Amino acid sequence: MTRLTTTLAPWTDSTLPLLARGYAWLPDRMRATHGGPVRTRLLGRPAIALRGPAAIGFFYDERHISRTAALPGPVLDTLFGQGAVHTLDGDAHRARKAMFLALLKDEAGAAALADHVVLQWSEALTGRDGGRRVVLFDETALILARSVCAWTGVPLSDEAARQMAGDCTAMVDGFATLGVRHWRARAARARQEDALAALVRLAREGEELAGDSGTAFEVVAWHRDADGRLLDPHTAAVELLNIIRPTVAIAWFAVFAAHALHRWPSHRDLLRKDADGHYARAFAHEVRRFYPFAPFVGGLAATDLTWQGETIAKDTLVLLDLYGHHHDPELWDAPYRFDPQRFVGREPGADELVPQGGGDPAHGHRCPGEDITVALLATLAAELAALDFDVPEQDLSIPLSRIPTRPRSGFVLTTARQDPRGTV
Ligand code: HEM
Repeated sequence: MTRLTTTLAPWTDSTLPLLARGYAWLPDRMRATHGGPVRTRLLGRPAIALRGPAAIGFFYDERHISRTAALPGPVLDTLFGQGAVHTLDGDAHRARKAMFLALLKDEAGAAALADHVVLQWSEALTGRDGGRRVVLFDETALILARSVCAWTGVPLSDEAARQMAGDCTAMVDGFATLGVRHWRARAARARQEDALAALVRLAREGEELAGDSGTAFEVVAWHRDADGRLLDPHTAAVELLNIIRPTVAIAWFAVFAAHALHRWPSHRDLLRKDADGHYARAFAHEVRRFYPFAPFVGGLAATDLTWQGETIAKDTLVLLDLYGHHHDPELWDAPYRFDPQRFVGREPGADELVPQGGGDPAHGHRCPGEDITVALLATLAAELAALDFDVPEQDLSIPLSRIPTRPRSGFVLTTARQDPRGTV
């Protein structure tokens, strides 16, 4: 198919259409160019959006794209934090990223975190009387906040765990809007950064905190950057939140998993019979493919570039379309069919499934938390399939105009009442 490129007049800025149309904005523009690059402006800056496996290779070549100064302040002040690993390039990025990879790309560590989640899930849901009305999104965010803070070695009272869960979801919920949600996200980030920076200072002064030695908290608190210096306590807090906040954000995928089980209940039996966990993993991959979460990633052209004959001037904002990639009929058979079978018996290729970025996490900005995400999502999907619950009447629509989106109701369920004879 011939690829076309749209060129917009410089005064045509797509920021408002993006805010208004959300996930649909870029795929619609891509459709008009038959998947070819889309030229536009965002926040007044010239931008080009790319899609597909070749574009992933191009985008994740660090000679092409730089991240320093690429992310707008409102996104840093809510989602990632100022000075975060997301904003670094070259040696500074490699040194910081190595810390995340050592902590997060560890099978035993991911399994230990999943054990925390199973324990918290059973205390919150399976180990309680039936007949409870639960908003799954809120409950899962709390389960994940308690689990990841225990795993990271951040001591939290029950009240502080609730605050952490609410603040982490607020940070994610408010990064792509200018309204009330945005200001709530800023306040949430400021509160948690201050609290964690204070903990880092205490640890450096020799205070004994609750965690064992070797925890993620200890590693981040004592991490030395490429310049050989400890992170200032505030940046250490930002990076601790870059472990805690996205782990809590797996609650978005958990409600999508519940949505899929409700809409296509046959997967429930397959998960219940899944002794080796292979189907749960395939199911987790398909949830990450099918449902919308990160719409795209972006960086700045590090120099004048050429992409498939298109010139891209230095400092142009280059976007890589993630959501559109997963629904592109040239890349997926029946992309709008929810079908975990796509991933049964195989792991997806590195640049095939990219909800958390593409390329090699060791050399680029791909998410280092992908193994943890898949492990926790598979665990939560299996727990959900095993739980007996009813789904009362509610609004389960998922508005594509909202970033990030989720079923509007947060997925309300009522746990089944236990039969006095012990059967359900
Ligand atoms: C909830 C599911 C998650 C989604 C949808 C997600 C998505 C992403 C995306 C799209 C990126 C940016 C990739 C790029 O810029 O090229 C990213 C980066 C990152 N993610 Fe995740 N992520 C998730 C879970 C996690 C978890 C569980 C952790 C940690 C425990 C984590 C830690 C990070 C970090 C530290 C980065 C920055 C990497 C870098 O700049 O080199 N994420 N994630």
